[in-house]
Amino acid sequence: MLNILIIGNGQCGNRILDAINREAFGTKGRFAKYLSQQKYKSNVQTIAINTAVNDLKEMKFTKAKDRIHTPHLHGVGANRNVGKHVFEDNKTLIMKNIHDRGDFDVAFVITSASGGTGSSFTPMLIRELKEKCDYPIYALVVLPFREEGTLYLQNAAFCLKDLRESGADGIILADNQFLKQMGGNVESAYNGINDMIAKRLLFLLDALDSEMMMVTDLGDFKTVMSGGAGLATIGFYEAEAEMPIKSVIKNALSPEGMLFSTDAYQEASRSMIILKGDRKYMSIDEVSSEVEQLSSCVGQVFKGIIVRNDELPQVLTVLTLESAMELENLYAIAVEAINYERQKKERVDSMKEVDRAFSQINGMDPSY
Ligand SMILES: Nc1nc2c(ncn2[C@@H]2O[C@H](COP(=O)(O)OP(=O)(O)OP(=O)(O)O)[C@@H](O)[C@H]2O)c(=O)[nH]1
Repeated sequence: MLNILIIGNGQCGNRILDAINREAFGTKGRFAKYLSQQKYKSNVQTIAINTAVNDLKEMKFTKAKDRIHTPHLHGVGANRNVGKHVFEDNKTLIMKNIHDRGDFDVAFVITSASGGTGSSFTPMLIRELKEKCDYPIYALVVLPFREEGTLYLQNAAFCLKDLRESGADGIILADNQFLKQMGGNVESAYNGINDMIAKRLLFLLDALDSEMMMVTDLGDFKTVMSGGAGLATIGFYEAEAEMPIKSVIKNALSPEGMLFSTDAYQEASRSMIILKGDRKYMSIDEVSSEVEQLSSCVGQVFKGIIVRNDELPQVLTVLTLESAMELENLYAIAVEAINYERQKKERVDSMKEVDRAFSQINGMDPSY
């Protein structure tokens, strides 16, 4: 049995963590977390961390003991410098909470790249953990809608850079911009995206701790994640009716199945394909030909099969990326955003002239 730690930082991280706990506890109302057993086979511990107490209170499926408040007004207002100070001030409290839970085999830290709290806490937390613990730690990072503004874009660019330098064993990308194809209003888009991420992560945990017909384990996952440029994404497809397994695999590898826009056959460096469902769907010829096609483009492909009687087939793919065109696009607009913010600051600084204008009436009173 694996010991797994999942941390959600900031509002986005908290909400995705709550979606994971909802899936894991089942959806039998808001008291489910007190009444029912988690669905995990592994020993999974979850922790939500936030500067904003309201974000923590909003969580419905995460136990109170699993929520850490590091007080700072109602969040740090997308200011990563403030976030870094708050983390430093609360580091001992956070690390003690994690340490008291014992040792782990693997950890995932979930955050948005673009807010203030999660995006500044996550790289610092991972750096701290890597200094003290020897288990692999993966960041699951949500990129912003591109129209959310210059501060979010510049935060995303610096957060990803900090994460790469933090010692994280890999960064799994999910992209709000790409996933907004789900449609609906912002709230339902967030919920839809959070559910997608939660479902994929739970499938992965299930696969890493399962008795499989064909095995992929934590060692294989680590090898996949150590390939490429340290970036990864996850694809998934669930058949709604009987369909050939080759089509399910193709869909899980298609851009529509991914959490981040990528062409698996062009940009992936290593991959893991996990199939789940009734034995009757797992045609070895079809599976082999799909895996062969992918491995001829990307090199190593690990495959695993979990047999679940009477279940329609589902496929999860983990891809590490060698290149990421969409990330280059994001950095191009982030550079524009950083320049824009710098020029605005310079303009505001030069507005000190306005102060000079006001200072002309210092010490004077109006006469009527
Ligand atoms: N997918 C998804 N994205 C979210 C959600 N909530 C916020 N975001 C995105 O997260 C980014 C903002 O980061 P937050 O997580 O809200 O910020 P924070 O870490 O709490 O930091 P501060 O609020 O600045 O203290 C924006 O790009 C939002 O679109 C959510 O529930 N799901």
